[in-house]
Amino acid sequence: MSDFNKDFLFGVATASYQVEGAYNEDGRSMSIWDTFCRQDGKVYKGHNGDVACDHYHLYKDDVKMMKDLGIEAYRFSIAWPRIFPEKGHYNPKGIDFYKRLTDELLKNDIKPFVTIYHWDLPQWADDLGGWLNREVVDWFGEYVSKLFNELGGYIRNWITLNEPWCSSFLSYFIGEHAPGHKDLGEAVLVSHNLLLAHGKAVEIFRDINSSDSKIGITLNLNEVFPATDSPEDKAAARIADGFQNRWFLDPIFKGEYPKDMLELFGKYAKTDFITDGDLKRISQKLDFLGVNYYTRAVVKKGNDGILNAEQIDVDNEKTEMGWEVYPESLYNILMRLKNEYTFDLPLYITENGAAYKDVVSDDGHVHDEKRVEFLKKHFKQAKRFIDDGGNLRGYFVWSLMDNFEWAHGYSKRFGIVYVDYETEKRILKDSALWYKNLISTRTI
Ligand SMILES: OC[C@@H]1[C@@H](O)[C@H](O)[C@@H](O)c2nc(CNc3ccccc3)cn21
Repeated sequence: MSDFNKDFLFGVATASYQVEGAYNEDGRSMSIWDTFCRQDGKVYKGHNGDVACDHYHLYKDDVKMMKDLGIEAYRFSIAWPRIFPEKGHYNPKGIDFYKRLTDELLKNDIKPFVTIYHWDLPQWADDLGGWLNREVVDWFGEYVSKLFNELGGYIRNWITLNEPWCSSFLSYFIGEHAPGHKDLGEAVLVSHNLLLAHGKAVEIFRDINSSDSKIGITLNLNEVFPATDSPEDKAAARIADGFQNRWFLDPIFKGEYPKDMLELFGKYAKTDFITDGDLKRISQKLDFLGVNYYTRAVVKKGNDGILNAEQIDVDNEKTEMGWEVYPESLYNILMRLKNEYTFDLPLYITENGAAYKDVVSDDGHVHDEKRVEFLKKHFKQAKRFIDDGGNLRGYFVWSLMDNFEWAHGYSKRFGIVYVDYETEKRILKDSALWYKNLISTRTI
């Protein structure tokens, strides 16, 4: 048994499109996810975020719930389409919601951690090319400047982007997320423009915010294992690691794209969009790195003609997402970051959690023992990293409450709080009570 120190932050995380609802209220315009949900076959049963968890109206109750659980920090994202519903048109009513939410959090001694972009690009931007159009960097700059000026006095911790890998490769190559393109060349260009926008935000932040405010980025990272010791599988694992991890870690922390991936992508995609000064902008010093960890990847030599790395199914415990439960990789990823990229830079686990088939029992409770075990095992690995000298500052459980799970709609439940979508009633799951006890004892 060992304790998390008094400064370690126990948090929970959500994202605007997944919880807020009020999709057309107080001036909010459409995002690419509002559009995507309305396209046949893109999202489970045509679910959408029109109402979601109605966090927009129920936020005070949700903050009270966090307070009662002893939650110390709340990671949420801001919906760009509320702030700039049209190009160049600022909507003060949009900011007002986040001022109300932030005020409620601070009144309850809960630290706000804000994700500036968690995938809900305004549709007007996408109509102008979106992340494919390098001008998006300027649109993003206008957006972040307004946030820092309006909220910078209350919000001290900022995350520029949530998972640029998802906003680029999952959304423009694999096609599972909005806007659902399937073009590797587009995805590579998008990944670069996302990182440029990240760098622009850091530059603006350094100009506007005081030093006691901190800025970082959140990356979803996997530990990649070869299916066998064969040279082919080892090569596949290296490429998969480049595709998932190094393509973002290297430019941000080393100021250059990984050469093997540039060469591979260069065969299928234009890579002449990198201009002088881009990598300097992308690799500015950060105050922290956010890590989203869910599972590892085991890959074998594949024949898809591009990456030639195919994830295999392993015979091990899995969550409802089909993701293997593999807590050890959380430790390994954090140690790799410490040794190869971030050194003593503060790290936060900005997401970790699991989806399970949660049901309300006859006793009115949700006995999600699998999620309790999942979280216990992963918190132990986090503590192991700290005990081994890792500079881990906090841990945000994904998620505070069940919510809109992107292409899976409402069919997957990640919350430590159950949401009855018919009534919007919240029910603390056993995992919420377990988390409350962990926070009060600080002992895992
Ligand atoms: O899927 C659970 C969460 C999701 O709800 C969050 O919005 C997002 O930040 C998030 N990222 C991951 C890990 N990356 C990922 C990989 C494949 C598909 C979707 C997400 C999981 N999650």
